[in-house]
Amino acid sequence: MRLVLVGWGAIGSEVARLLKARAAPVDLVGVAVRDTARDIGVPLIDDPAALAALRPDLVVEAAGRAAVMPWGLASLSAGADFVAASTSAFADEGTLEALLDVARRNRRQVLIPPGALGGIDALAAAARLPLASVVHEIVKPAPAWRGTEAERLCDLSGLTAQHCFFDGTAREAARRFPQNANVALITALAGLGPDQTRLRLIADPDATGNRHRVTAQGDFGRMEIVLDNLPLASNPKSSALTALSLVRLIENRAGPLVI
Ligand SMILES: NC(=O)C1=CN([C@@H]2O[C@H](COP(=O)(O)OP(=O)(O)OC[C@H]3O[C@@H](n4cnc5c(N)ncnc54)[C@H](O)[C@@H]3O)[C@@H](O)[C@H]2O)C=CC1
Ligand SMILES: O=C([O-])CC(=O)C(=O)O
Repeated sequence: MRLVLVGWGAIGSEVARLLKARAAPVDLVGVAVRDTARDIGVPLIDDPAALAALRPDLVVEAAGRAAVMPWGLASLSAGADFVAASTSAFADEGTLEALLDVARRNRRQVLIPPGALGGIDALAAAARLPLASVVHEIVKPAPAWRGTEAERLCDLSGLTAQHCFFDGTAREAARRFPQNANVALITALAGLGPDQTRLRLIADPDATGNRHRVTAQGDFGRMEIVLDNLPLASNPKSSALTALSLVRLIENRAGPLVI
């Protein structure tokens, strides 16, 4: 399987490292970066128009929400399936639908990995019957919220206890906190949609990892999933599980067993 990664940051480089360490049956044929003037041992591109020449089967984005549309359109048009990690891009009305239009025309797929989450299979299955409510709480250490609007909403360095600085819809959470709340759109797309899914964003001065608690109720029953994710050393905003989840998805596409 010919793989192209979009983004060579904390997640992208970790995905490549893990695939290599696990001898996954995958050829990394290119990486899309913003600055091609370096050597990582793989062909680098910075223009979506250059993607088709790499003949990818699968393109995996882990760059940022602005990368989703241009690289998604180029991937699907080039005959590759497209995986988006920066799912906050889908908080913008029409973005996902535009990608799905191109996917349909090219008989390709847009894949949304569970990323830092788990239990998305159960939530998406449960949503085949009516759901009454879905609530997703994200608790991260105070420093993980630095450089975001949370700095204006609370005194991150002066916190002595957990503080919820945002309580609203998944759409608004993903729009306002694109580096920390991509998962809001994953929960939303699996369940009740971006305007009916409730997000609570919490800074915790004592937390050492990123906690996700998803609670859902509906005709299927009730579910509650809690994950305590360790952050990636190279980016405390991102959970290590996100890279592992992408590796799982890639290996599932390349090997004979899907699990
Ligand atoms: N779906 C999920 O569960 C999660 C998603 N994420 C998202 O995944 C993405 C990657 O996260 P990290 O690797 O931790 O971030 P990072 O900041 O370490 O790396 C992102 C890299 O992408 C590059 N980049 C940005 N725009 C680009 C473009 N247009 N073309 C090529 N390269 C570009 C940056 O220069 C940087 O090297 C972010 O959008 C992050 O918010 C993060 C955690 C969980
Ligand atoms: O990695 C996480 O725990 C969640 C995250 O940053 C995101 O959804 O953007």
